[in-house]
Amino acid sequence: MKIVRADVIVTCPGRNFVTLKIVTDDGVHGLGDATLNGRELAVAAYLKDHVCPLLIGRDPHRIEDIWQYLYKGAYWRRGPVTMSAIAAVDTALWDIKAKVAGLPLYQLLGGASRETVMVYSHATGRDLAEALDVYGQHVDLGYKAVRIQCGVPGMRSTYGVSKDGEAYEPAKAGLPEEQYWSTEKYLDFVPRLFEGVRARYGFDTHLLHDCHHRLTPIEAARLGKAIEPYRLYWMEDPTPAENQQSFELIRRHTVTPLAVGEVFNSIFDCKQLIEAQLIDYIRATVVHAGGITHLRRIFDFAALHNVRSGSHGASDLSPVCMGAALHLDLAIPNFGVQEFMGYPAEALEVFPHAWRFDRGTMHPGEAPGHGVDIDEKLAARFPYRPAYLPVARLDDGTLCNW
Ligand SMILES: O=C(O)C(=O)C[C@H](O)[C@H](O)CO
Ligand SMILES: [Mg+2]
Repeated sequence: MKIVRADVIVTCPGRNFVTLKIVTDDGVHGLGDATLNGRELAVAAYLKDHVCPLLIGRDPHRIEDIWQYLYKGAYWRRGPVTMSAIAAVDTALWDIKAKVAGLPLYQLLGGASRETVMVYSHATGRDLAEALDVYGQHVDLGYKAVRIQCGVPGMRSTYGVSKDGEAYEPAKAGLPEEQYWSTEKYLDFVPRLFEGVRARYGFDTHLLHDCHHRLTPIEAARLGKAIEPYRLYWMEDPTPAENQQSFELIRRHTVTPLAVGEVFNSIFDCKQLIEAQLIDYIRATVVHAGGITHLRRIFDFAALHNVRSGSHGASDLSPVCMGAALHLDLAIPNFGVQEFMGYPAEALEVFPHAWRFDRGTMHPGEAPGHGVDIDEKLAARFPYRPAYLPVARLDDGTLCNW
């Protein structure tokens, strides 16, 4: 069997997605997600100009060898552009292998370790009352795990909350939106949010929160300690993780569980965090962390150290990534939870999928491969629209972490 085509499809059904389609001489095709929110065309060009030509004529079954060829062969290693491109190739090749075997991908990953995959949703409110109401709506929908984000009194904007009350979508058309941030106001308010959730809904649901890289280690330690009575499932991205050692300081002060990894691309980004058990959940995902092959490696390493998975699943990771992620989630022994934000209706039409959602759980389905396809004619009706993630500034104008 040989690869005869590799095409990059860029489409914007409600938001931008980059998809790699690999076709074999037997007429079997596989898909991989290559979307890097706000920097989509960089990965599309890397694939088109530097990767696709290398794939033609290769045996698609040699997944590990092709992964190593693209990783070691580039000489320039790691980074979000490279690793998203390799991930797209890897995912498409696993899709092909599973289709040829006539099996859903999770069967090739060792089979199901559970019946369903627990997913967490996003409850967001512009103020405390709205956030608590929305949390309740998600509980009524059957979610067993809910992330809560809320507007902060006295702050013009914050991460994870749409101003207009529409579904939250981080990227916006045009130039990057400028948002504002005050750690003092946030730290003052956010424990009251969790107190409100537990007072109204009790402890039956898993409560999650994303700090979105905005605190220093000592601030994160202070917050983690303050919110211990509300027993969060996790506090996500408390501080930027380039310096993995800084998590030692947070850990020394709090038993609030920590989750990190949505911006990680390789096992080396989280090696120290996992080995020293400085985190509880690793949130890397298929598209940005080198595909099924490399993410499986990260998860297996995490399993040795009692760290569970909690893969990123925002709406900027395409339905193809979601399909692939669900197969891994179903198979690995150390699964924790999967993020699921949902997709615009047009995106679900462009990407017909076997995965399904049922009252807070998901399943990848039984279709051979990863079970997600693309309607190319429909995709062509949604051309790429430049869009960026916001940036954040302090009140005095200093640029800070978004
Ligand atoms: O879903 C999350 O946890 C996020 O933090 C979402 C990110 O801001 C988003 O994926 C950036 O593109
Ligand atoms: Mg996050």
